[in-house]
Amino acid sequence: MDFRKYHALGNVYLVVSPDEFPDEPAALIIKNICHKHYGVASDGVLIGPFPSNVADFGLRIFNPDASEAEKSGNGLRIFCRALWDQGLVTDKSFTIETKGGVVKAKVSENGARVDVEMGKVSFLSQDIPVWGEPREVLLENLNVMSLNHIYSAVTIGNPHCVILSESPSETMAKEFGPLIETHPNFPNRTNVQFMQVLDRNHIVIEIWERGAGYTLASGSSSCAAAAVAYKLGLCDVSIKVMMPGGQIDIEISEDFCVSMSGSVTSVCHGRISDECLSQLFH
Ligand SMILES: N[C@@H](CCC[C@H](N)C(=O)O)C(=O)O
Repeated sequence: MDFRKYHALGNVYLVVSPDEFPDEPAALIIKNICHKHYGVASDGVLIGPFPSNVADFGLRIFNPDASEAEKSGNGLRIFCRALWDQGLVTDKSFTIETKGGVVKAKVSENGARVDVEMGKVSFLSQDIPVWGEPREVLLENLNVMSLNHIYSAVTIGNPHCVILSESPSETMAKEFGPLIETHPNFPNRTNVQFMQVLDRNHIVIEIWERGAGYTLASGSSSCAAAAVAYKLGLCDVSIKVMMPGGQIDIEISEDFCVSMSGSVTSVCHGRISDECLSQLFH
């Protein structure tokens, strides 16, 4: 199986052609490909481009646990870069269909920078989803391991739980992330961000991704955290999101449409052996 490997601020994805998957992608294959020790090491697999009736290209996004994500910000930016590298797009805008909606994208700086209009966020419990009566999920209590967290939930196509924190850390994300990801409040599980607001234009986040675990950066997490900071009146419309892997620039419109911009780096091209794809180590 041929692949292209990229990272967006340390958030790693492999891009694979749909031709490599004549059938529905098997969970074993996705898990093997992504595995840090037994595979190529990746935070997810991007399968595309597919033909689309509503956009220029279609994309499917898989997490390392083989669950399918509706959307991924860095996944989309990396997919755009792969389209650029294959000569399938130029520096003009184009559209991509995901399970979480259609986005508009643009590649610049000879492939090194990619901007994506990710769409409109919703804070409504029934859209995200979050259990309970229909409401905007803002500043609610979440008790995990006898600690109370104040969280707001949001979807930008995929679900996010943003927790206000005075000093977000990797330890915090790794300790509470898995418990919040699978908390009964979130029927489809959730991505988790611990967010510190530095000033009206800067936030810091630490991330625990649904189906992937701790990651150095996340595009949809950046959009979600920035949207919550803006919604709560803590930030203005232009927000720089700082993560362990680097920075993503977010712009929010009055009606809560979110755009992001950041770097993408090509790592390598390669071929995964059939032996690796079929091994049973889980
Ligand atoms: N790294 C991504 C998010 C990938 C999907 C996520 N794990 C999910 O299941 O929703 C990003 O950059 O947005």
